[in-house]
Amino acid sequence: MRYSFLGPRGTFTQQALNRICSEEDSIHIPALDSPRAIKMVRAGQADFAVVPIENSVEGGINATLDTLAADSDLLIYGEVLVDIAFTLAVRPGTTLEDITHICTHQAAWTQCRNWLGVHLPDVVHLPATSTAAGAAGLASDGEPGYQATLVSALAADQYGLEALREGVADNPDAVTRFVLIGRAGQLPPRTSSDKTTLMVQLPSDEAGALLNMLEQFKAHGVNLSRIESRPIGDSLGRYAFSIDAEGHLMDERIQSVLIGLHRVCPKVTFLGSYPSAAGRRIHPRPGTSDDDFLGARAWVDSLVERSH
Ligand SMILES: O=C(O)C(=O)Cc1ccccc1
Repeated sequence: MRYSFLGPRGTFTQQALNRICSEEDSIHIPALDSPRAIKMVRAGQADFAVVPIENSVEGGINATLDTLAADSDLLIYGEVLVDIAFTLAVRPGTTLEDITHICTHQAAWTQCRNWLGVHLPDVVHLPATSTAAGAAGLASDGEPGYQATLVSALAADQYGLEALREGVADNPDAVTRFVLIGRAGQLPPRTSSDKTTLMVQLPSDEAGALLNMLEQFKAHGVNLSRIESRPIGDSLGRYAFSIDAEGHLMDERIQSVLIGLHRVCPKVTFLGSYPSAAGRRIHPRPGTSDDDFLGARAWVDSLVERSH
């Protein structure tokens, strides 16, 4: 199998991919950014893509959410959680006093802002397409215009850099969620701990439209683990919601939610049902198990039958 990922080699994304399958058993294809990794799947150049979708510090990653939602020909097949801590990596011999510019991914910069404010208050950020891209620049010959990067400990080692400081992170519990994306096909079988990802558009000119949408989840006992608004992009004030709901498409309560959303929202895009990485078992609220829904449907059917 061919897996595209946010490259180059040594990104946190490749760490997530390694947890799905190693480079010995599969082909890892680095892409310049997440949208390009996803597009390689659409174009048939890769079977799956692994990209970051959410981090615990800043929330959803827009480039991934928007590329994924642009078409319903792709689905999420799985997720991986990676604990994130950074190494301040330099060319051997560089000291903290030598550092005026750091080149790294925006998410790394954001997650180390307080630490940098204390230890390198005047340092300037040069944005990179990924953490490892910053490391690759330092490892190459020539003058990259920066003296340090913030990368994983593994990448610092892989690129032959010196670890000036390790375990750099404002929040020691920071986690990033990565998703495995493939062309639409058979869903992973349901477990007792699944997630369903949706993109839902709201009608723009209706009082209570957001409440109507959320009501569908409440009425059917479905908990949400993430909800984020994304501008649709065609005019100001038009929004879609990117949502992770607890449950699988094969759960009766999720199907009922989808029926409800389809009735009250102009566009609903299904982006996959897959096992949750946290693995917490979902306990349906009373009255929302499969048996409850099937029993209720059988009762209504019997009333209809009797009235013929
Ligand atoms: O740049 C990387 O290594 C990535 O995989 C993206 C990223 C950057 C910072 C924290 C988590 C993921």
